[in-house]
Amino acid sequence: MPLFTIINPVCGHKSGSSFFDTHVFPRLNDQKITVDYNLRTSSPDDAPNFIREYFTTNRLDHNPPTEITIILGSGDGTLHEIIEAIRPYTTEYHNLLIRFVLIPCGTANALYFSLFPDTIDAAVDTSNPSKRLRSLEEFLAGKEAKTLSLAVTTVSNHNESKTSINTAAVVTSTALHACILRDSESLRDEHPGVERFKVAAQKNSTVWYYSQVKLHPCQSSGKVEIYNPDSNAFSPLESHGGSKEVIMEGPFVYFTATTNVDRLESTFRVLPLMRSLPPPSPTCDIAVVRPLRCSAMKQDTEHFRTEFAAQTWKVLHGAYEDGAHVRYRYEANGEITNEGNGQNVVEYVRCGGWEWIPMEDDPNAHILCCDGEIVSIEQGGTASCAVDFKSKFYIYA
Ligand SMILES: Nc1ncnc2c1ncn2[C@@H]1O[C@H](COP(=O)(O)OP(=O)(O)OP(=O)(O)O)[C@@H](O)[C@H]1O
Repeated sequence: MPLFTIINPVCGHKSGSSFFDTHVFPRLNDQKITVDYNLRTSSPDDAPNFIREYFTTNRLDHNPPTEITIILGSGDGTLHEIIEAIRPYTTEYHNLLIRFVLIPCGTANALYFSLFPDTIDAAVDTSNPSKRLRSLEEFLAGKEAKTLSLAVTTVSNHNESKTSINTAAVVTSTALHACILRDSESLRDEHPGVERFKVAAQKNSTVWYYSQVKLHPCQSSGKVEIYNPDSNAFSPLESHGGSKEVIMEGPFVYFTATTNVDRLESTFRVLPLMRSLPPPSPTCDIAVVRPLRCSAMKQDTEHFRTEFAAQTWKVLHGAYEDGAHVRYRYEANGEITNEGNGQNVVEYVRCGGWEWIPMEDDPNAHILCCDGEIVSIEQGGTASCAVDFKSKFYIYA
């Protein structure tokens, strides 16, 4: 059962290497745990290349790998790259299991702070290292690791040929969130912290995204479900003609799906029900905002797009207020309120998968984000996302 340590020394505030030397390796030494492979990345492709080399060497040696534990010091992006590198081998090696111990060293650390929400002050206060060692302590205590649900998105072109398959443990998104991630990367040096996401959000705040979405039912209920703030429960989302599939028409402003996390930054709880009303079996939770559901938005014009940007900001601020946005409703004049029985501002959907079919003449609707990786959907193409019910990935949490 090989044990790897992989450290991305440049992510977040670039403190991963020293944190491991000061806190992680000494804890392992205390417990007399030997690390079999230790990698500090020196370039963006190092972690996935290292994984592929490991599997290639094992194949040549006729030594099929079975259970691997990876103590990972990084953000969500490096985790994503490692999962993508390993996943193709899970079909070849049926007994392969991957267990992660996650040490949050990145910018957002969405997975870590979702799994350990009582440690979120560690995002800004680094004076208490034990808050970043919780996953390690679970591992050292011999606890059982939890399943990491994966969302697998197949992107196809206009001929329905696959152009890519992307796996996400944290977030799969289109619309505003995907465009924020597309634009925030170029701001990394100027803004090493989460401010870069806000700067990029401002740039995209008046864009509407034209697409059709097909939602597929949850495995547990056989239905697509929607959150009802009155009952604080999910109920079936009605479809037309008896089909189990539900169709949503655009334009969209927000379309962000997760399988494990309730937040995308320590305090940005955009899908809070993933933890407060957890699904009985792996699902996609999706936060959807469609501007034309607001009665004050009469049509798609520059004027209404600018007006709706204020509503979008309110929704995003609500996510920072412990996920309050999922209870927001429209008043008759289109204002957002916490009360009353107007239309939900956010359609909080729970489903087994979804298909995003962008309108050909809308380039912004052709951007997909899988755990921070930006994928372009070709003109006439689609992105189809489904929960992987046979995940071989686990995390100590
Ligand atoms: N030595 C390196 N030099 C430059 N880039 C690297 C190196 N090692 C890894 N990377 C790249 O750094 C990128 C960012 O890493 P990661 O996502 O883990 O951190 P983050 O973006 O700071 O945090 P988060 O994803 O939690 O917001 C990854 O895409 C990875 O490929």
